[in-house]
Amino acid sequence: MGGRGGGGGQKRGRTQRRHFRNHRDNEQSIVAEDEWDAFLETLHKPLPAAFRINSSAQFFEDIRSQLETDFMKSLNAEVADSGEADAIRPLPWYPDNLAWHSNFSRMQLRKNQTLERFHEFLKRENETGNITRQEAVPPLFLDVHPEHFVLDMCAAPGSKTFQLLEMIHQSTEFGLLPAGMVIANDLDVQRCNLLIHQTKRMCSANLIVTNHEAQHFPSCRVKDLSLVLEMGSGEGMINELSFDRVLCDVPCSGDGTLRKAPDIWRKWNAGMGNGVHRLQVQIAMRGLALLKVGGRMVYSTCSMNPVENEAVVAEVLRRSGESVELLDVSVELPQLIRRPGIKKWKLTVVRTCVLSARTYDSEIALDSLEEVSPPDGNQEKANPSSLESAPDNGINVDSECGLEQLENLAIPTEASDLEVSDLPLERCMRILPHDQNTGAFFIAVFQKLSSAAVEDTSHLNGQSTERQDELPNKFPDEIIEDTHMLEVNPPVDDTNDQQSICSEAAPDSDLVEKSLEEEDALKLDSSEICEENEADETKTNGENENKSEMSKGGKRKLQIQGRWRGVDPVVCFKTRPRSVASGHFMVSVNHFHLKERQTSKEGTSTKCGYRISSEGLPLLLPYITKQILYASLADFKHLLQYRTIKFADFVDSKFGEKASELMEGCCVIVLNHGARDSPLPVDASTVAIGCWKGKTNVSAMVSPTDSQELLERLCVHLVKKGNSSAQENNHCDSKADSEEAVASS
Ligand SMILES: C[S@@+](CC[C@H](N)C(=O)[O-])C[C@H]1O[C@@H](n2cnc3c(N)ncnc32)[C@H](O)[C@@H]1O
Repeated sequence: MGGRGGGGGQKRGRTQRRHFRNHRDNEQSIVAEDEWDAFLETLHKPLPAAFRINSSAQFFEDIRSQLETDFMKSLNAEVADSGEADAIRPLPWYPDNLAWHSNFSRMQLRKNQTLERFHEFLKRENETGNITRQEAVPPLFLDVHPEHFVLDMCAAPGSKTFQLLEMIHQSTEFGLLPAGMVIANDLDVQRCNLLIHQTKRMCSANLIVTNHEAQHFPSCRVKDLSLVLEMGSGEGMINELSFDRVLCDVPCSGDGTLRKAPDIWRKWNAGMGNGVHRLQVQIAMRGLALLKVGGRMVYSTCSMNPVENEAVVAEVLRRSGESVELLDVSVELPQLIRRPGIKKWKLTVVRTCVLSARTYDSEIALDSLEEVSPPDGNQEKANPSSLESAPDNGINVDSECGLEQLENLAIPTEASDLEVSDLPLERCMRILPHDQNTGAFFIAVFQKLSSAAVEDTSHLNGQSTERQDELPNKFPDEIIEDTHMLEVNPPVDDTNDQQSICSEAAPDSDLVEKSLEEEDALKLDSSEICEENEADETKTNGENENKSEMSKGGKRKLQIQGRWRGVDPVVCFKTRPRSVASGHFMVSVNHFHLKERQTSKEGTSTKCGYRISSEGLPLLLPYITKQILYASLADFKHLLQYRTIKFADFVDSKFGEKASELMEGCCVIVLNHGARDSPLPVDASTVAIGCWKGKTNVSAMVSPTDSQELLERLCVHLVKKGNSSAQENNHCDSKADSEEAVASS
């Protein structure tokens, strides 16, 4: 597995061994000598699929029980003869059976027909936001509560942001927003759009997406609402916002994702870790500066390289003195097999070669190059990477020097002095692939004890202004060149642009006042922003295509921090029920997340000119008193099945009549299980959809996938509840019809 045949495969074998020479080194102890074969063997196996149930989804318990009872039995029976371990099983270390591991790779799921039903289930639930096809450990160590303000510093494509949002939304009363919120930031504007697309499935109003360099993430100021309430004064205090929790899931060299992205075998080298070390330290330091005293910060990478892990943690501890503690979290998630952080490592000195791809073969003798594959080689030619397939390490390793242009090759030549630390680095956690059949990653958990000595580097403009004497003395110039190669910093003029926004690390009263004045003037309407971002999303797809086209030509540029297409640069948003998110944020806000309503095309000619979006409905439902009807299960099912129903065709003729009497435009249809006539109390179990009342009919404003998902959920739910009325059985019996209807719609 993981290998491609022929001579290329042989050479690649050598390549891999050379690349991982550091990891094998006993002194470095990443993997002991006697484990090396098992470690490498696992690294070459495709990563089994893992997925997580969204615990704030309406039907999450039904989904979990469908997995526990239905799929676990049927799939395990499927593999019984093959001698395989369990086909699917809950991950023992993840709370409440909410994360699952499947022994089928994504490829197998796609190709094996007997697994089709399971694959369809995963696809649909993923699309509707009920499951996410990735489990992530770092957010679990953040101990997030619903009232927390959380900063996700390097957030795209957003799998961990999604998890953080779930935590924020845990146990929130129906119809109310949690008091906390997540600010998800990423440097790359296209990846920000991907993040927005991913997290949209969560339907959260408590997310702001920003587009900054994390190491220069601006200070934000908020009105302290509690003081406004206590003192009864109209004006609250304007405080600098600090975060209860910070996640630094930093860009890294990504050798921990080899099982998911085997292409990295060809691209990875130890020099890449050296190149990002400095940025990783800067991001972590800025994270700590923005963290509240008493707050927690998790630093994580998907790399095994100590230079990106323990060396960063050591540097952060050194710079922070007594104001920060590296936490011992060995009692948390006890079933997660982890290894202690290492305390000594060797730094690989990297010689950077720059040579033309065309002269590659003639310039360099093959035996000295066994660790790099030829840029113009046949079987190992780089595929144009896309955002979808790129590993989530935040660095696109082949995008900088196009293959037609120059190739930078960092060639490990010798190991420099051993770096030994007496800091409590054993408290860091290393997760290795062969311990529990996962990818590899690294986690360190910090707690801020005081604000005294946390050195804030946000005023430094990246490496160009950083004082060389602040750099770890083990990084020679050649290594620093690698940073250029990866180009993680934005172009200079963009940086300047950002500086005008970000330079407010020191209070800037002009800016505060401006934001206050502009609050009313802006009259921010979330729908407007959302429309804009919808356009962005469409564009993202197009851009992705362009992107891969461009990368074919080797001309693609990386990591562009975009000019702002949202609200620029000051965004004020108003108090919402029970939301403390009413401050004045002076950051580039990419997306004000929840689309509660949209203007409709028909809007101008109808009285009820907006339509409620599926995402916004749960939030607005408790407050809707007009344009709302209660349908029997039969009629609700028909609406989902056929999408548009004439008034006269409803099974319940009274319902048809009432529907015809609604105002033309947006309305809401609530499922009335007991077929009662009176309005139902609205709670978390209420099932409702946004509809459109036309001249002669009612149409469901729900996507075909969501319709099918809802029918499926209702069916499973009713069966589970043992509800076997003829009418409801009829609903389940006709599921096949509905799938047909949905497929043809
Ligand atoms: C490891 S990935 C993050 C994965 C993400 N946390 C998730 O779970 O989906 C690192 C991210 O850092 C972003 N990045 C790189 N340099 C950055 C910087 N200076 N500031 C902020 N983000 C940066 C990359 O665009 C990439 O999306």
